[in-house]
Amino acid sequence: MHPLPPPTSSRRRETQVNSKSSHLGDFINLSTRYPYEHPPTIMQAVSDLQSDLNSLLGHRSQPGPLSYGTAGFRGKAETLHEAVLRCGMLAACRSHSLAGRAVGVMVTASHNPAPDNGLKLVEPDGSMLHKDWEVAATEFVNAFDNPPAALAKMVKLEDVPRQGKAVVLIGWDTRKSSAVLVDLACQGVEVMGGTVIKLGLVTTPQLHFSLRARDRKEASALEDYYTALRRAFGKLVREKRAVLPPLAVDCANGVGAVAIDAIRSALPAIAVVNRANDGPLNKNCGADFVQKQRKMPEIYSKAVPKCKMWASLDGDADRLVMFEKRDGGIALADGDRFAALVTQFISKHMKQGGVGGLSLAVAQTAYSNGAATEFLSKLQGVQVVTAKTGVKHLEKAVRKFDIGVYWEPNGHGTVLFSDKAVGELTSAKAKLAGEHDGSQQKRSLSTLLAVSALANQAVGDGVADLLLILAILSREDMTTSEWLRLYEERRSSNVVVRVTDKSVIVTEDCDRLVKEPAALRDAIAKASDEEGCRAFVRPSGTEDVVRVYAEAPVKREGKANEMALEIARAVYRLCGGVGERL
Ligand SMILES: CC(=O)N[C@H]1[C@@H](OP(=O)(O)O)O[C@H](CO)[C@@H](O)[C@@H]1O
Ligand SMILES: [Mg+2]
Repeated sequence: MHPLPPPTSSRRRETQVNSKSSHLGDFINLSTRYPYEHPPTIMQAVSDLQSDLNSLLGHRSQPGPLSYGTAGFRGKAETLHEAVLRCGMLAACRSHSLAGRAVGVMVTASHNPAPDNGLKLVEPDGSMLHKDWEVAATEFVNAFDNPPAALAKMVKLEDVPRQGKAVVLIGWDTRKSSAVLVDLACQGVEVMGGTVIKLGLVTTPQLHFSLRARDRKEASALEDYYTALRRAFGKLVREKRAVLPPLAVDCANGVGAVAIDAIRSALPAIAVVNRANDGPLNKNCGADFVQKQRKMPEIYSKAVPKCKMWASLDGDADRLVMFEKRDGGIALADGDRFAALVTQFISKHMKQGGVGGLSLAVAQTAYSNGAATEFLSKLQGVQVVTAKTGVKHLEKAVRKFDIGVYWEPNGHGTVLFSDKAVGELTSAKAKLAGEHDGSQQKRSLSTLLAVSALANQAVGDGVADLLLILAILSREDMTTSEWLRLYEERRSSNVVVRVTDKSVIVTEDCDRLVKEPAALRDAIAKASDEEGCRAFVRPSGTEDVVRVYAEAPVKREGKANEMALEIARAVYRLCGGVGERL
């Protein structure tokens, strides 16, 4: 469905924005009429502009209430126009409220199909949008009765400084619908007196990295991102350069190929397939497909590399999984395996580096395989914590520790080093300045510092993670097959069910238990009542589906599938299933 045309009143205004490229050329730019050079306060501005906001907002169709979900607003691209315009406004308000520190807007729907799109807001330090603003954003994008009142309520959240000059960094992935949405987001920013900096076509982690680097005055250009990765990778593998096996990277027909190309000089034996124009975004390929289906991705590129070792990114390159091609299928190294390898490596070097006093934690979600949890729990000095699904929750869970590893099984994760940890590692290394570089303690400290420079410190990053994993495998002289033998995964099954209203399902205990409806909770308990088995259900935060997960011991072949099917049927029956009866 197309957006409604702008109201006639606004067409007559003289202060029009932009130009030829924007189909919204008819819209007014309130900031031109209302100079924000010295705004009284944003609150005051909003109330002065009441009637203009009335004519700007609420005129594009939105099929139903949107929720901020696991990773921002998502939906069919054409249904998001009003929300994206408002998010641009919100991003500017957030930046105003932080005295002009830059806020980020990423236009992407990650692993979702090409017709979808979405928008995610990022804090100046590269972390996910503050919880209160997430709630405010949700209220604002869904307020159709009196949008200016909702905007006023939102800006009241903080004592917005008088002189704050808002700055918003905008990035987008390869979706065709991005151009229109980016225009709308820019309109929203400018309406609120903010300045837009277009980062352009970027991976989601590049936007997070750029914000953090800008906020810490460490870097300003995207090239700095690539330089940081190449340099840190070089330091890590210089220690012991085992020959890296040839590798093929499936980029899900998305933006990741651009980033992989830029770091190719560090990885000579690499073939890149499924580039942006090779085929439909994320269709039968990419990290999500490979992890959920446990199948080789479809290769749309002309030449299919004959490698044993593969990696798949998702559409916006914040997720990565790796796999070995084997007869009749693949052996998958998912996010759990990344967490196991990385945590083991870090804990070893913390011990050897004499910095065991720093705390080390690893966060997982309910989807993490029980065998991985068991493996991690046995590592000395490592605390294993569970968080709700979604990077925003995992990040929060590990920020409490000096060094925090988090990964979702679907390949989204990183290692976060607190400023305290980096400070201690640096000063411990400085104390050893007199010792020769070959000392194990000094080498371990350098290794940890290189890991902190390679792993994206703002958010999980598929490209940085690829380099990190390859460096660790090379340093440990480990093949992918050996890595895959660190533990034997329990059998698991993922099923999705469509229902009329997924919000009837309320979960607790980090998604591991259904609170409501009670009948569904009982059905799950009954289906999974066997030693070593577990199952849970939660409404997806990115798609209009309910997800069912079931896990069973290796020896109980078929049990995970059986449980998942039984529970999916219960969801269908008890929560208003739609489509073909299960
Ligand atoms: C089971 C699963 O893989 N869920 C994914 C998916 O969220 P859902 O809320 O489950 O749709 O997308 C999120 C964003 O990419 C990711 O953080 C999360 O892990
Ligand atoms: Mg993604």
